Amino acid sequence: MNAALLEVRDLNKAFGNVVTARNLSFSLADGTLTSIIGPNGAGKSTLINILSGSIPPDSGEILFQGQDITRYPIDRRVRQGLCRSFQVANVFGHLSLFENIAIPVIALKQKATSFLCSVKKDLEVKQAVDKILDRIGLLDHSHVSASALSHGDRRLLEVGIALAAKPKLLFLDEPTAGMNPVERTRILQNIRDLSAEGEVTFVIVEHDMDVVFSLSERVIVLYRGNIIGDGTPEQVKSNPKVREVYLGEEVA
Ligand SMILES: Nc1ncnc2c1ncn2[C@@H]1O[C@H](COP(=O)(O)OP(=O)(O)OP(=O)(O)O)[C@@H](O)[C@H]1O
Repeated sequence: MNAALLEVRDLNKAFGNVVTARNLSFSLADGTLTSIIGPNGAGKSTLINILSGSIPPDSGEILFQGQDITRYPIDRRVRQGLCRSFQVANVFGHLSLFENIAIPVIALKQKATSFLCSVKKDLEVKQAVDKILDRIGLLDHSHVSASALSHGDRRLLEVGIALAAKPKLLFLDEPTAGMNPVERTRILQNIRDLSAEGEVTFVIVEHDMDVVFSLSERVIVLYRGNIIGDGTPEQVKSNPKVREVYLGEEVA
């Protein structure tokens, strides 16, 4: 068993009468590609929002690499290595791919005051940006405007932007949403390759069961703020409670 990267203890969150997390406790192992699934309204987004720092829990603790980060703001979590890539595109369409990735790379290097025109002279930045573009398979498109990208490549660029922050743990919200089959196959292979490199641990929130079961080493199933299934894809598929309340006929 790999070391725990993230540990969640007795997490609770409710919006009025709607309970989205009820005494949730689990840990995420370093290097294990995990998916969080559940029917609409199960509490997946709320959980990711709490873990990445955009909303506070009502109670409970979050430990990242053994450190209590429960009250850390988003930017401090990002600096610690806990990041998320948004479902809604956060790409600057009028900038090139190189520039889109250079911005967070420079920010991380605390050279945010540099002008973009001088960035390309900065060998260190260029190497870092090129490495990320290569990892997401878009190095050949370095100087293409982000607005010219296909939907699938745009999602890959978002992953690249997230990678620029050098995350240790990266949440991806529906990485294949709106993609055609070719784009989908490509981004899934990319995530597999990045995960196999071992630098980043991925946690994916996904509705598409084909994606979940083909990609994940571990699947956590949420239902009304409770974990009703947790294990390998095979274990989750054969879990009677999961079949009953969530997967139903889809798996049968
Ligand atoms: N800010 C909020 N205020 C009030 N209720 C909220 C808020 N955010 C979420 N909820 C409610 O909490 C419940 C869980 O929502 P959440 O978005 O976490 O579920 P989800 O599993 O991500 O659903 P989906 O798969 O549809 O995205 C829902 O009933 C939702 O309406």
